[in-house]
Amino acid sequence: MPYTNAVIHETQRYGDIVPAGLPHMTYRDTELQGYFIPKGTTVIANLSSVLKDETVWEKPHQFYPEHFLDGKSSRGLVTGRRVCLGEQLARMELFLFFTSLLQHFTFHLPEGQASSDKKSGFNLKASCSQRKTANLHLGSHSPV
Ligand code: HEM
Repeated sequence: MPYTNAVIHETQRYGDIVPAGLPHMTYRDTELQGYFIPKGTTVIANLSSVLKDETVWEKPHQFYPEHFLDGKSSRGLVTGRRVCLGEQLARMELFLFFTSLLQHFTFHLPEGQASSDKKSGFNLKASCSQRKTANLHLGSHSPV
C-alpha cells in the first residue's frame, strides 16, 4: 500500500495537472523574500515550480515514486489556509480508481512499441480476464 500511494502521489507531482493556483489578492502591503507586494495585488502561485523544485525533490524531472516513501505525502494540493478542501476526497477517489484498474486489467506495451517516446507519449494495451482489450495512448503535455 505505501508504494501504491507513492505512485499515485508521484503521478500527480510529475503529471503537474494543475500548474497554477487560483488567483488571490493581498489584503495589505507585504514583503516576500525581499519583494514588496502592495495591498490589492493579484497573486497566483506557480505550482509547477514547487512540483519540480530542484532543492526539494531528489529527481524532480523523473517519475520516481520513492519521493513519497519518506512520509512527505502531503505535497501536491497546496497547504496552509487555502488548502484544497477536496483533498481527502480526491485522495480516496484516486486510490480506489487506480487500484480498481490494476485489479481488473493488465497493462502492457503493444508488441514492437518502444517503452517511451518522450515527445508524443506512448501507447498501452489494457486487457481484462474476459479477454477484452483496449488501446490507450498516454501523452505528455510538457517537455520532459
Ligand atoms: C486531484 C484532484 C484535485 C487537485 C489536484 C486539487 C488542487 C487544488 C489546488 C492546487 C487548490 C489551491 C488553489 C489556490 O488557492 O491557489 C485547491 C483548492 C480547492 N479545492 Fe481542490 N483539488 C482537487 C480536488 C478537489 C475536489 C474533489 C474538491 C471538492 C470536492 C476540491 C475543492 C477545492 C476547494 C473548495 C478549494 C479552495 C479552497 C480555498 O481557497 O479555501 N478540490 N485544489
